[in-house]
Amino acid sequence: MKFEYERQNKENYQYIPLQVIVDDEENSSDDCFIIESSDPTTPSLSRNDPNFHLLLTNALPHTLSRRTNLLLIYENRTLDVQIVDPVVNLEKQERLTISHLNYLYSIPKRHLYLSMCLNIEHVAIPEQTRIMYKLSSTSKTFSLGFICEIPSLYNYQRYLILFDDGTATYTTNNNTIYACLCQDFERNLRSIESTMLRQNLEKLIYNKNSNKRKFQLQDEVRVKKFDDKYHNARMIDTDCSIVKLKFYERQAQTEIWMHLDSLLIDDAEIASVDIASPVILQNKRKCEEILPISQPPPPPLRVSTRTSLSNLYQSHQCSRYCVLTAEENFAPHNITENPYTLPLSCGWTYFHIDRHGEGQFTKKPSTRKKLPFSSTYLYRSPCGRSFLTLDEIEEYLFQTDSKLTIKFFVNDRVTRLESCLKYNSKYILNEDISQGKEHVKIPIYNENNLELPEEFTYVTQTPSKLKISSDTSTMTCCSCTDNCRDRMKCSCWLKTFEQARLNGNEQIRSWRRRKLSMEKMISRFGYIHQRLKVPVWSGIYECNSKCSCHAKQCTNRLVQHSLHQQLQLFHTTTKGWALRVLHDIPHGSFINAYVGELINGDMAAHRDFKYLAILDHQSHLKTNDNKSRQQALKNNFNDVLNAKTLIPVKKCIRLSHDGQPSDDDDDDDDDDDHEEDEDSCFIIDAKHYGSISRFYNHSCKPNVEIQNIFINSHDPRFPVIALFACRHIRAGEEICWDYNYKVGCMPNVHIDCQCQASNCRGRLL
Ligand SMILES: C[S@@+](CC[C@H](N)C(=O)[O-])C[C@H]1O[C@@H](n2cnc3c(N)ncnc32)[C@H](O)[C@@H]1O
Repeated sequence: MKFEYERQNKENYQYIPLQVIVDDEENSSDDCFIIESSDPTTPSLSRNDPNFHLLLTNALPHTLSRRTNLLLIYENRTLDVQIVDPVVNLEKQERLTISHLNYLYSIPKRHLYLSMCLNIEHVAIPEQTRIMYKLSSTSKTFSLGFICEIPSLYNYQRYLILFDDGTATYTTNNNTIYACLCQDFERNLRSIESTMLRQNLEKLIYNKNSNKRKFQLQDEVRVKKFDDKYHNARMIDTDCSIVKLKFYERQAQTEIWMHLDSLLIDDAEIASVDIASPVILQNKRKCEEILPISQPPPPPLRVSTRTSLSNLYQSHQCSRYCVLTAEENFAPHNITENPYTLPLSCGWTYFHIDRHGEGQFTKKPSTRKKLPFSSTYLYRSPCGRSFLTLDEIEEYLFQTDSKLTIKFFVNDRVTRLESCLKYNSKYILNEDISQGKEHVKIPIYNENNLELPEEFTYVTQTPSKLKISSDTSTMTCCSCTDNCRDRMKCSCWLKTFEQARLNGNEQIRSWRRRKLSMEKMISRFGYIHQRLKVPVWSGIYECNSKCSCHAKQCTNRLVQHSLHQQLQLFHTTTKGWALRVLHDIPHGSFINAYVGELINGDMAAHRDFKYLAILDHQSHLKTNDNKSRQQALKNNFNDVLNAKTLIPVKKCIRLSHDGQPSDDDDDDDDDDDHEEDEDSCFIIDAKHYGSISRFYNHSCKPNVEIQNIFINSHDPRFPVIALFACRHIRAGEEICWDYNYKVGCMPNVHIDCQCQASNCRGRLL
């Protein structure tokens, strides 16, 4: 069924007819959608639309056809009724004739509600709208109230509803708001019997931006509720404009949410906090000791000694004092938890919204019981500022000189911020295979037998005995002071971009066809918020030891920092040792680099092929661009492109016909003291010296991908082989890359692939 809506704006917006479809067929979704606008210039209504607040619509139909389903509120019940006569101008009609169980009634329209709840993703509801609110669409109980706040940054994009009984809530479910047919605010207000409740609503809705009381949690207050008398209550939580009160003296210890400025809360009892003076800080003395005398006093941090839940934001200029206390115990060199929950240990809270728009702020990682699906996160800083995007958080981290970096923040819809998976401790044979060399512990888990992995020396840097003269004249370094956030000014960002452009990067080519400015292109290229979703085959040039930017906080330094993901080495029955992650990893996250001994092709001929990875950045460049690389992969031109793979390569390593090292070479690879020439091919061998990356197995459907990175050497022969998550990785998944072995290249070696992927190619070698 279709009918016309009118969009109305109280100030200067014109009436614009909109076509609205109300789907009132049985069993169909009971949403109300605006499907098109008759005015082609009218932007579409979306919560993400920056003009959203300008586009508030009166969510009411202008006309109603015969037999339209409505809800009648009668003695605290809702009854399904139907309109008997069509309504031509709803605004002018005070009473409607409706039928219920074959009887006809004439009912004032303020008792009638649309039977379809408003889809708040599509219909913007103005303040003062009279609504009925249900906790869920199937719920029988409902409350009547008014919209008091519309979605904004301040309230995390939620509606605030004030109920007739003096309580309040922020919307947590987008399917449960039903609009009343009467939207005359004064008239709806008059229908509330209690003078106190009426005045309360009037004050809160008309003066919603005035007062905003300040208080501390745990304050005792007196509240008028349940009858006309005052009852003692304690403030136990806050959420933007509302507070949670616990009536601790009542038997049921009832808890309710009310507006901060509610007239029902006795003002005199509230311990007010002076905005100018900061709330008492944890470790206040310590904090003051560090502040230089000339500095202004710190802004009011929200960390209170009385409670950690104090979270009302007071406007201030953010500086390092906003995070100073909260980050006091942050130790990036000793990560013992899911790294994506580190912001929580540094005073941040996050609001986790599921696909229904439900959620709540939390200071702890969630437990494994709830599996949030299709959800996203809103973050709130230690000083109470709220953030919707990683861009904003990155800016904040810079402003506050935070120890945290943007890689620890997540804003996708799939990553679960949960504590690490726990495996049966009786099978943990060793707490940390890296023996303290990584910033995280990597336990060894074996439930098949008591065997440990074969011995090797754990290293985090690539050792080499080779004599290599590397050309440092082409090294770039920057002099940025803004954590290299302005990429147009950072020579290292520019080098990554220029190299990619010169090598015909497909992404850049398509942007150029679309005439994107250089600034836009570079801002969307390579690392975005310290994640890499689209590999750059020509290599990424990170800032290096010669750059003057901040070694820890620079946004163009990622691979040079150590492992921060929590991994476990575990024993499999089919593939030997393998690695799995203990928490979700967002797409594009850096995991670690393939580290091992740097050897040349001749030396590799004598080594076990299992742990060899070839450095062949130059041959990548020869393929010129992504497209031709893809094409080449398709055509299986592996002798050129087995690049970045864990493979014995024909060009570099001389193998005998059975795949074993050839006999006609000198055995002693270590005695090779000639200087390597520019065309030499180099390989990383992780058999004797290596890091945890030596245990990554192969999968035909990998979850990590390789990216060549240049840090302290720009010599194309020596990239760092970095592994990045090429999709979202779920907690407990094994980490695998695609070895890209060319089956048959070692005639007498036959290994069946055990990856069990749906697209498994069958053989590894
Ligand atoms: C770099 S090592 C990986 C770690 C190895 N699993 C271990 O226990 O040390 C590569 C070797 O692991 C085994 N491997 C890796 N992925 C495999 C797969 N999908 N199927 C069968 N074997 C695999 C093969 O023996 C391969 O030569």
